[in-house]
Amino acid sequence: MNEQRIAQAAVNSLHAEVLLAPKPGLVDPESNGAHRDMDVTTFEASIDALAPYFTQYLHAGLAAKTVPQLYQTLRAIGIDAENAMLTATHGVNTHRGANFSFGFLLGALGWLLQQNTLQEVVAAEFAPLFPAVAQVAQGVAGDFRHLGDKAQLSHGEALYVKHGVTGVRGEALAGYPTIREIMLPYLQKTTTQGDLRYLRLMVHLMAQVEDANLLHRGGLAGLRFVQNAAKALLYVSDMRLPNALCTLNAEMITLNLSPGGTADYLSLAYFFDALSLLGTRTA
Ligand SMILES: CC(C)(COP(=O)(O)OP(=O)(O)OC[C@H]1O[C@@H](n2cnc3c(N)ncnc32)[C@H](O[C@H]2O[C@H](COP(=O)(O)OP(=O)(O)OP(=O)(O)O)[C@@H](O)[C@H]2O)[C@@H]1O)[C@@H](O)C(=O)NCCC(=O)NCCS
Ligand SMILES: Nc1ncnc2[nH]cnc12
Repeated sequence: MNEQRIAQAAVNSLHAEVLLAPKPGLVDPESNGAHRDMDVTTFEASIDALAPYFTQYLHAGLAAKTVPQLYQTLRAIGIDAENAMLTATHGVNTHRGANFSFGFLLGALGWLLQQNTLQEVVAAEFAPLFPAVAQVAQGVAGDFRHLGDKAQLSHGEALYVKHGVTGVRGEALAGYPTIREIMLPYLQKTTTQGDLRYLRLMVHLMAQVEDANLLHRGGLAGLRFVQNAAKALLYVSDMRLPNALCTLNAEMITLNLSPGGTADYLSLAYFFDALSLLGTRTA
């Protein structure tokens, strides 16, 4: 059944992301990047904990009667999933953002699949998925209100107060423009396959994404350093790219910079590629 294959594709995409190397500042089998509290095994434990919730997100979309009700269901699943993740990682934040994004994307995809086949969604290059996500995610629009009353702000809330950036919530509320305008055009245009397909995408994303993790860890200077370093890598040959990425990894470790948001987009890229394959194979 497509549903199980879709949920499994989402889980597989998290595995593929953490195993991709070399990823500057991020965890992979060759380096823990700018992280002293996690390695590949931490991510594998996190993925095992999240897997059952990914199926629940999709089923919630397939069963939903209204958008507001779908948001409430996804939020409840999302909080349980995040708690299960933190239990499995002994409190380390491996996939908080990925859980948030996969929750909304799987829920919205399930909602669409009530009226469409996966083939139709893929044939439309996922165009109907993003307004559906934006509609369901309206529930988080209130997250940025009354922050002055809160004793403890999350990283994202603190960044909103300090810089006015809206991070992953802003992406969901806008229907993931980074996926629509950067990721999918790249995946549809490039003929490169294998690790290089995703390493090249990572460089494009690092050059453009307003990554809340970089802002939180290094401020605007840290974000701009990574964006400029990635822009320079756009012109490096395939043969020289791995070494250049290892050199940037060493620099980002020294600066304690880790583009966690970009890592989540890499997972999503593996997922969209898998959906495209599923959507054509079962045509
Ligand atoms: C809604 C929440 C998920 C928001 O949490 P928060 O207020 O912290 O929001 P943000 O900081 O804005 O972002 C959260 C994570 O999203 C990823 N991210 C960052 N920038 C972007 C972007 N531009 N686009 C998309 N996604 C982005 C990123 O997640 C990844 O990085 C984390 C690991 O890196 P690390 O540096 O270790 O992160 P920290 O541990 O936080 O820093 P250190 O202390 O180590 O320095 C990891 O999460 C990756 O996934 C951002 O971190 C949350 O509040 C929430 O509501 N959760 C409940 C679940 C839910 O509601 N689900 C919705 C229904 S489906
Ligand atoms: N491989 C990775 N390294 C660091 N943070 C991440 N968040 C998601 N994937 C990650």
